[in-house]
Amino acid sequence: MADSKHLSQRPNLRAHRGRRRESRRKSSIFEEKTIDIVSPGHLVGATNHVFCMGRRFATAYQCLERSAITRHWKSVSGKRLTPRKKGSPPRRQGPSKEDLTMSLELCTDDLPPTDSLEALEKASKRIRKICTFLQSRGNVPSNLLKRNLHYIADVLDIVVTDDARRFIDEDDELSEVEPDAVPMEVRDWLASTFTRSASVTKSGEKEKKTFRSIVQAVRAANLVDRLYRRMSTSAVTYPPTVMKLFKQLDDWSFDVFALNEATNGQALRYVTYEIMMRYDLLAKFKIGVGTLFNFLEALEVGYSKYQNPYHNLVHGADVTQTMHSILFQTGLVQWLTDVEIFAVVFSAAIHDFEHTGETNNFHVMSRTETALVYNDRAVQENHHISAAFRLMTDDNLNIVYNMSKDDYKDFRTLVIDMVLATDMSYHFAQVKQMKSLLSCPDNIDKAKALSLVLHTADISHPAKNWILHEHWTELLMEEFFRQGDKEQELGLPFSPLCDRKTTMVASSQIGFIDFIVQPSFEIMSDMLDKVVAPISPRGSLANQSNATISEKVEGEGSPQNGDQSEEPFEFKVDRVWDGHLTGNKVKWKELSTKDQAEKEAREKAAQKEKADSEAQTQNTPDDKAEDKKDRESSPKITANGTVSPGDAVKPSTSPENDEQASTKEEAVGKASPEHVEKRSTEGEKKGSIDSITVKSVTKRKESGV
Ligand SMILES: Nc1ncnc2c1ncn2[C@@H]1O[C@@H]2COP(=O)(O)O[C@H]2[C@H]1O
Ligand SMILES: [Zn+2]
Repeated sequence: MADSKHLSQRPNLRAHRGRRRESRRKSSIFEEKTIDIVSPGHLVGATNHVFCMGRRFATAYQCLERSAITRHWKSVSGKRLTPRKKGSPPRRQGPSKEDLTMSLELCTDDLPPTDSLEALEKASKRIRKICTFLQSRGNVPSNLLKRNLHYIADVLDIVVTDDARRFIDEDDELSEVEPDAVPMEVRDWLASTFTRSASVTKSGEKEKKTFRSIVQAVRAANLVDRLYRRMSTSAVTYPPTVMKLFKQLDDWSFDVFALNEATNGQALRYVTYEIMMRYDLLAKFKIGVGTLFNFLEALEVGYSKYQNPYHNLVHGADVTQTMHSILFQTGLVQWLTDVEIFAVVFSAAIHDFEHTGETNNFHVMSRTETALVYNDRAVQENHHISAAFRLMTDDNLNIVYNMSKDDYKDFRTLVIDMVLATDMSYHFAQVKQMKSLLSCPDNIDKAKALSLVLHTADISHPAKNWILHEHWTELLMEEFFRQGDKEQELGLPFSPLCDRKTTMVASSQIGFIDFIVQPSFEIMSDMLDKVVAPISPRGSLANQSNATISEKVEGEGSPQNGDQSEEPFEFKVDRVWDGHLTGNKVKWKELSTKDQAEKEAREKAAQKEKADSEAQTQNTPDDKAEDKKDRESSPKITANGTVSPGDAVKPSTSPENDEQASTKEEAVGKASPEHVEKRSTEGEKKGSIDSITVKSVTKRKESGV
């Protein structure tokens, strides 16, 4: 009677179950949808999904129990599948390799306490592992299974008992959920999952919990998510200096060097974590805080592997923050799905992972292992991507563990596209391609658009304020010069900008801005105008974000009234970068003029010295030999003010080189762009990352940046 009443309340149950069976056939337990609970509508979908996962788990568990029972029955009844012949030796009972792996992976000895932050994550991973073994072997030993399930149940129990009661009657957005809109199975799943765990509470509480209404059940589901978020949010407390700096995290000229100082050299993990939190990516993709921290730490280790002055974790942090600034300030973020936002942040963070401090061309010319692996194409970029994804093959670093199969596929494709496009050799092709895409802007390819944004962010420091730009240039030049030193050692020709003795830094920067950076920003800005305009509610974006987005309305239509008027309006993102590009170019021009004048003066002096010494040689041949000996044995002051031990260590071939010659160590340690040397304090040692950083930070502080 009770049953029939129950069934009568669920007229569509059969049909629904049929659909469920169908969907179960289509997807495996690993093809879960991401739970994104931001609105009642989302919630319904999310709880549905959670329910499906729970049902599948329950079914798997039942199968497993059946198999465990069968084995148990066989062992007590003494039945064997193939009975051993009398007198034959006992069979070898040693565990197989797979058994050992399973015992290790499902070992319950070192599990985190059930009420800890890691426990929830661990529990979900254990469920998946059990399912994997069930799929591959068809069973899991009952003792292992029991221990794991008890642990999982304890964890879930804490979630329910500690928080559900406190939150269950709260008035929140869930009170608006239409009970009819929630599938019946949600209640079944929540009841079966959470109430089963209640029977193993530490307090021995035997009471069976039931959910009084669908809304309550849904609330409890939401609670898990909220709890997850709450735990995530509370996992990190920033030092006050970091908090202060993060107030400017959205700004175009954010001082990433200051952040790196404030975080003791951990700018990348702080920036990435904070940005991911702001976009709510941890909750949306069920990323455990512990796993994310492990991943970010490993990322920083990789960025520090070669001790590069420029391609290090600060650059990674800089590009990540710059991407966020563009996304957020222009409104581009509204064009993107959650998976795309995650892919953008991830790509920026990993885009130079394990950079060796050399160019792709150097890898090709010196025939490195990486060039061999990637057949000379986008050598470093391929490595950055591959090595970063490889990190995630370790469960403890796998931040995409809970992503659905489809999301993961989209995520990975986009990351690969974006990071490969940071190879500078694609620059012109990329700009050209975007120009042609913009001629029919209705269908701008997202991957191409986002790749262009990442590429532009990667070369964006000339479009930041002068202090930041000058410091980045100094670091990059030092890295280039170190490559030049290696090229010299290997007998290879110098790559452009890599010869520390002849490179004209200021003029090279003018060229870089004119031909590479400015065109990139121009085409990116045009693209942003086209992409953001249609998704921008007229005028509202401009009002929202401190007027960083400007929207000019032509004609008489009001932008605020949201009417359907046909008035043409022109949307423009605020090109904050333009002013810096122009200003920085002016600075480089001034420095270039000075450099040129100084170079001419040096050449004149060298010519005069040469003429004088020739005249002297003609007069006294014996003096000449004496003079040469003196020169070889005594230290010299080089043109840039540093001390060189002289030709005895490194022979020179020309009078000009003669003036600047130094050992490799000295060159690495002291030489740097001429204009930079002149502005540095006398006797200051350059070359180490620390000394460069300290100097520049001081300079930035003096300038109030
Ligand atoms: N100021 C600059 N001058 C010359 N080349 C630069 C400058 N800034 C960035 N680059 C190059 O642009 C490249 C962009 O990708 P990477 O960060 O891998 O490496 C960067 C440098 O090789
Ligand atoms: Zn880069």
